[in-house]
Amino acid sequence: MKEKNPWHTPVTIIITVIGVIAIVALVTVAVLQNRPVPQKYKYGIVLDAGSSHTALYIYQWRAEKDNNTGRVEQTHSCKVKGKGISSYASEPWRAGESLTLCMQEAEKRVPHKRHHETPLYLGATAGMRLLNMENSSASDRVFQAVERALQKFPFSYQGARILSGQEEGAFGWVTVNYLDDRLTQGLETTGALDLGGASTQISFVSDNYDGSESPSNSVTFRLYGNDYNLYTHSFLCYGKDQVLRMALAQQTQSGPGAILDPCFHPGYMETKNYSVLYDSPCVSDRKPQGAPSIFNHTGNGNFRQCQEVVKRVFNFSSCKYSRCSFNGVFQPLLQGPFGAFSAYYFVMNFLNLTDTSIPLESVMEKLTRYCATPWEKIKLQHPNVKLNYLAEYCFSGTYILTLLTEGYNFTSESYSSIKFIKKINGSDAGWTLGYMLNLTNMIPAEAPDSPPLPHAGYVSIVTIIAFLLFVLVILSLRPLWPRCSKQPHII
Ligand SMILES: Nc1ncnc2c1ncn2[C@@H]1O[C@H](COP(=O)(O)OP(=O)(O)O)[C@@H](O)[C@H]1O
Ligand SMILES: [Ca+2]
Repeated sequence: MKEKNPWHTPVTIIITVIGVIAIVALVTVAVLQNRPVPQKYKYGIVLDAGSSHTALYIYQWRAEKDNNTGRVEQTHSCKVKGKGISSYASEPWRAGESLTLCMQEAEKRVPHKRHHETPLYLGATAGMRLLNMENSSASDRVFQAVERALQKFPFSYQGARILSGQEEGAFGWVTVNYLDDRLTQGLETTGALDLGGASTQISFVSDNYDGSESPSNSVTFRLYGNDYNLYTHSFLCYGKDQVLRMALAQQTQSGPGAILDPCFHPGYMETKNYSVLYDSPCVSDRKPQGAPSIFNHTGNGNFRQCQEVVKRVFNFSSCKYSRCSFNGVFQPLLQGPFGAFSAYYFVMNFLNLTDTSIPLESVMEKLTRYCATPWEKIKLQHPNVKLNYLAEYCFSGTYILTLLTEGYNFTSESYSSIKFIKKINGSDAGWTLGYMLNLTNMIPAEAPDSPPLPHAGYVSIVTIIAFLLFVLVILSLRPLWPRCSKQPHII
């Protein structure tokens, strides 16, 4: 007679139920206890007080990752109305006042409870460098006014200062390579070309440059466990607004009263003021004695002649190093890809010339045609572009090509390794992000420890272990299983 094993049904059922409860409990605990903290962001604000205008940038990053792998990204930017802070030298309070609207916008954009811990920096570049050279007490007064205005806001104000040319170049390079994720991965880096209104920077890593030939052009970094020996140079007065002044100043010397300028379109004619033109340390020593107070600025739109005018602002006569760019400044062999931003981008984008796969010769032909186009036609073609920008694109385009090829020695071949960029992965290219990353110690010198197991991975592993444990328990109870089908129990 077959008899039922007393263990059979109840024991297996109990074990099964306990096993299932154990798995559910384990997985629940894993999911709940190891759940990532709800995303909390931290913020940082940087004001870029450039020579032509000021812009405010807000950056954010995940609070729990700020020391190593967290990505910092730009969430907002605000363009301050009016000119750069250096233009308020004679009425400094207005420099402070000009920042109010953008600062109020920042107050709204950064969550209220983060305000007091959000660092706020202001960095000034070549406009303030020039003002400081010309009249240091006026530049101090501008900073005082700016400081007073910024301290009224609830952020953690960290100071306003003039960046050195090396800092401006190096932080631009850090930004570009950080946003491209080239630093954590130890990839070949991208050089940085920044064109402003009053200065221009070039920064790149060159294998045959160890910093010894011209130490003032060398910046070393240790980032994520890699050493970088960066070449960087900032040319004061070689931003496009100051170069335009130098080019005009040079042309007025051939005879006061009128300038026939190949860098401006045929039909362009404006009456300009000498004292405004010469109101800058970049040209003040060239002011002609006893010149009339105004001059007629007329265009004749000729790219080749414009290039000759622009070439004359560079000095190629002496170089005490193994190689130089211009004005006797050392520059090692160009190396790697380059990102060109700020005014490089604005100008080349306007001219539809950001595509560097177009051969340099064709780029020059296009610019030749553009410069020769009558001013009236240009105005009709671009009714929405500000006239002062519009009038200068022929000059600026010519300056950019001349600076790159004659100044920095880019060839037809290496020109194609330049990318004209505005943003990388949503953040503007420029020195501000690199500046903030540096001041908040957000880029570690050493590579971070290997990242902990991600949440999903942790949950999966616990589930698998629980399941295996369950199978093991079931198997260990196997001797108690009924063998009813094969060997009937006989008592
Ligand atoms: N849309 C635009 N078209 C042409 N040029 C522009 C445009 N927007 C800004 N710029 C120019 O970009 C340059 C920005 O320089 P800026 O950062 O103010 O000076 P710096 O870096 O020398 O202190 C200025 O020459 C300004 O005129
Ligand atoms: Ca700038």
